[in-house]
Amino acid sequence: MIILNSAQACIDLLEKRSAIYSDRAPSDVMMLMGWENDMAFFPYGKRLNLHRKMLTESFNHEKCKDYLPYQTLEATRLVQRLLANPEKFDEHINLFATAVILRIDYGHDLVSRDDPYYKVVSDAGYCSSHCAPPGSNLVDLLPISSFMHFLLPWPELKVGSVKYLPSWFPGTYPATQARFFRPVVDLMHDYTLNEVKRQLVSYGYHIRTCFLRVPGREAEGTAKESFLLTHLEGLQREGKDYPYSVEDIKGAGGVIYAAGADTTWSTILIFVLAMVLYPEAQAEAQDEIDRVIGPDRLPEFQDRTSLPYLECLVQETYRWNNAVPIGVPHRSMADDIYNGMFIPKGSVVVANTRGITLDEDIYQNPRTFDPSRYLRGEPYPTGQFGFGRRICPGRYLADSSVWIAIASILAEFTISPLNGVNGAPILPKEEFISGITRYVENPSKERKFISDNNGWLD
Ligand code: HEM
Repeated sequence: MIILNSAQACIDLLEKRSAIYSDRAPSDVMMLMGWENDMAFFPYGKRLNLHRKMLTESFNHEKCKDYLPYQTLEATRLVQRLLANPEKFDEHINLFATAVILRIDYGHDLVSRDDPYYKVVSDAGYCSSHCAPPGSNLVDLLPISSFMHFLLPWPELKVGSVKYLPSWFPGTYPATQARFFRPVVDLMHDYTLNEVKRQLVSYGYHIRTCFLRVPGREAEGTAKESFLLTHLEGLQREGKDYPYSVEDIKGAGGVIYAAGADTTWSTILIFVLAMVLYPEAQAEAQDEIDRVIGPDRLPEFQDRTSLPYLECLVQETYRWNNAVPIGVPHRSMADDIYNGMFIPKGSVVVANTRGITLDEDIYQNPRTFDPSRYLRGEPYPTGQFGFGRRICPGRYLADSSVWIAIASILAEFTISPLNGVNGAPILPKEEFISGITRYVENPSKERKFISDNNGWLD
């Protein structure tokens, strides 16, 4: 495992030599859980390129301009919810991040957490983020042959992985947990697809042959423009000539939610934490918004370039505590030498984004949240969306969701700590629950999944 601790090393290897640093380590755990069509875990190759093309077509800089009205609408709803119940800020921000994705991905207008759509997708998101970390748990790391080779007489067990061992065997828990989560993840993929299919004007020949019909649910002709609709119509129109199969479409729809909702939610929560701990930065951004926009309306995207301090505050949110602190590890595809160091083929290569954004050679007092650092000439952070050929394809959408949420909250509210019994403010600690995405929620609480109720799709 190679850990890259400088932005320069990440650029030199993951970008300039991306032809040999764009693979991923396989994750049996994620495959068992039902993410086998999720491009984030694809090895480098044709299928990855196909899926990246599909996402780039829908989430490039130009295309993302079409989504700005949805993001503005959801930001307004976020402000209204915060006004009604400020103490539930965590839930409201989660609903904002999820609603933006569901609208663009599936054409679904999410107005409440009671919506079954919300429960179905957030259950699957919970599973992917509360499992053993992909690529670094025993099931993913240990080929069975490495330690059972001499113990087991059955040749077929000499290859493969710990996932084939019984659940009582030490180290196999991640595989057992993944199997337990599988129906939840499958439900998300099937439910969302069937909902869009139901809303189509008519099922074409190919659609009818490719999908399970949902008994009792007829096509309604109410489908709204969305990622899924675009591709289902493409498939309906072109049949076998369409470059993407149903499995591709289902998988890509799922990854947009899985990779896009919680990361955005987590980033906005990090902003909330920063505002509680650094009230001066908050006040300065609010002054700027009041000066430039005034009190009569919420910020809009065309205001972005007129709000330089707010821009610095958003960039500082990405830097101070990035939501995906070590990115998603890449894997090297050939032997290589970097600065005299040998990197063997098959190495797991981690971009230590957290370390890079705290680099004292680049950032003065890096642990302090200080948006003005960029006005003094320190560089905007790099790496929060990854590097090279695996860079986050949703980064333009993510960045505008984060910006509009932060701008709208700051225009309407002041975020401050609660006061304790003695009147002194209770300052939260800068603590996170680690996963691919960092969380501020308690992961140990019991969760009841919607897929436990078999009746949903009926
Ligand atoms: C603030 C929000 C977000 C953050 C911080 C974030 C961050 C990241 C990072 C660090 C990676 C790994 C890149 C690498 O391997 O070098 C990644 C991958 C990915 N992201 Fe995002 N992301 C965000 C939002 C989104 C959104 C909104 C979408 C979808 C529209 C998305 C889709 C993906 C996908 C599909 C991958 C896998 C790419 C691949 O394996 O080739 N992300 N993201």
